[in-house]
Amino acid sequence: MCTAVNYKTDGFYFGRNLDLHYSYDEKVTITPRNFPLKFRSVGELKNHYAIIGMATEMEGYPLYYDATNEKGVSMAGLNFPGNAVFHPFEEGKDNVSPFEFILWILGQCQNMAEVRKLLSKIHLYDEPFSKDVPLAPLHYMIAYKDESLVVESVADGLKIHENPVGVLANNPEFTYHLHRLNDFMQVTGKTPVNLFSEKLPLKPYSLGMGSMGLPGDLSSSSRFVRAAFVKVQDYEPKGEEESVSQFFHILDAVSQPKGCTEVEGGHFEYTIYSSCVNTEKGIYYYKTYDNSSLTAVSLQKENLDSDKLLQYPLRKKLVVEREN
Ligand SMILES: C[C@H](CCC(=O)NCCS(=O)(=O)O)[C@H]1CC[C@H]2[C@@H]3[C@H](O)C[C@@H]4C[C@H](O)CC[C@]4(C)[C@H]3C[C@H](O)[C@]12C
Repeated sequence: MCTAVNYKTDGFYFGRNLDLHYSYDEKVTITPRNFPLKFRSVGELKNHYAIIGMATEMEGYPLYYDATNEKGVSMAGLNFPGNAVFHPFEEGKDNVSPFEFILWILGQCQNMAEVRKLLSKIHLYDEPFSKDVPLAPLHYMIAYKDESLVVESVADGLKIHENPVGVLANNPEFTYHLHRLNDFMQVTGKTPVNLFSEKLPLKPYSLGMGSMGLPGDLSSSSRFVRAAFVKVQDYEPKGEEESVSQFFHILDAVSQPKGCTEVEGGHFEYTIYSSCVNTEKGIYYYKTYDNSSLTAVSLQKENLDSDKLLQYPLRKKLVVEREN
């Protein structure tokens, strides 16, 4: 499972939890402007916007899981098995494979109007990276400033949904998650009041009782509701440190401890990494399952006109600041 979030404070932040039971040796990866991006059917972008995000590199190609470009447009792919359908090549469309999708959008778009324009011509087609690296059954969240979209390629075509919540999880389809919020309208961060009867001496015996009923489980639909709930509370972080800190607390509310979600035969899905990007400054913050200290990589500190991929291996080892 995974959860992605976009979050507006006095800045605009985007990130995700990546929940899986194995790793593809992903690294924080910078694709500079002159790294040639070759696409299977839509040609080549010799120069493009620079991109920072989490990716695994295969045969010299950056396969992004989530990323942000130098203009702040951000995107993440989340598992959508059984629902994602990628169709055969279609003449007259921009045929883009799912593994190219993040690069195609972030390489060329500097705002949501440009994203929408590209999306209107796109056809996510069924071209795998290779025989050994099959298509990933994903759906996608794309965000820029106040706007957020979800893109789902399903049996009857490409669906583009407005995402006023700024959250995406896994199955089922996005419209189900949105509708499910109806069930939790009463959940609040405030102290509840007794609406039963004045004759009943009801009173909250603990803080947090307004959020009774908020689903606490790790299912995709419950993570969607929980992330949406934590996001919209009456707290407005100010500045970089408060915003980044709060962002990770939103992700922590839906993260997966080892042992709680069995995949198969004693293997458990867990939150491999959590990320938060300051999309305006191009700073990619992350923490990993074992290392909850934050590490940051800054796009703007690199030579963005280069033609070489840059990769930063994840700092996975727990760092403890010992006081004595
Ligand atoms: C599995 C990952 C999403 C995590 C997630 O949603 N987990 C929930 C699992 S579930 O719902 O509970 O089953 C996705 C996100 C990005 C994906 C990767 C990226 O798309 C890049 C390439 C794409 C290639 O086609 C496949 C390998 C791959 C390297 C993908 C492997 C895998 O599908 C990743 C890592």
